[in-house]
Amino acid sequence: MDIVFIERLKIDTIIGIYEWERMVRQTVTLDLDMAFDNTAPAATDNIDDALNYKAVSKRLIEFVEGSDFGLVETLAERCAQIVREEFGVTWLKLRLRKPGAVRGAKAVGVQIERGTRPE
Ligand SMILES: Nc1nc2c(c(=O)[nH]1)N=C([C@H](O)[C@@H](O)CO)CN2
Repeated sequence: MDIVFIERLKIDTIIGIYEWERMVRQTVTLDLDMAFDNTAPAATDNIDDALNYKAVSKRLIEFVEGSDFGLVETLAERCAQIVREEFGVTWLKLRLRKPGAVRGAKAVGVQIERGTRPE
């Protein structure tokens, strides 16, 4: 199985369950592993045959910047849904980090896997 990945995509958004968190933007980061058969783009050298990681990143930045969820679980699920539905990704692993949310921890967050992992 081939993977196209995005590492530590930093985005500022409204996220959190506490009152103060509804009033300030906080940084989250996204790591994505997306299953994609890279044999076609490798043969043609054509971006149209590839899973364009820049296009995925831009779409997620647009979505997350405009969102205001309470839970990181909800935000992660919605991001995974966008990547699967709009970019035809059959399997992905997504880790959403919320750095600085818990004193003493470098980051907290969630990791989800969605879809059927190819062989
Ligand atoms: N499983 C979760 N636990 C917590 C979340 C969350 O989104 N998922 N959020 C918070 C607060 O918003 C926290 O990030 C503020 O410090 C607490 N626990």
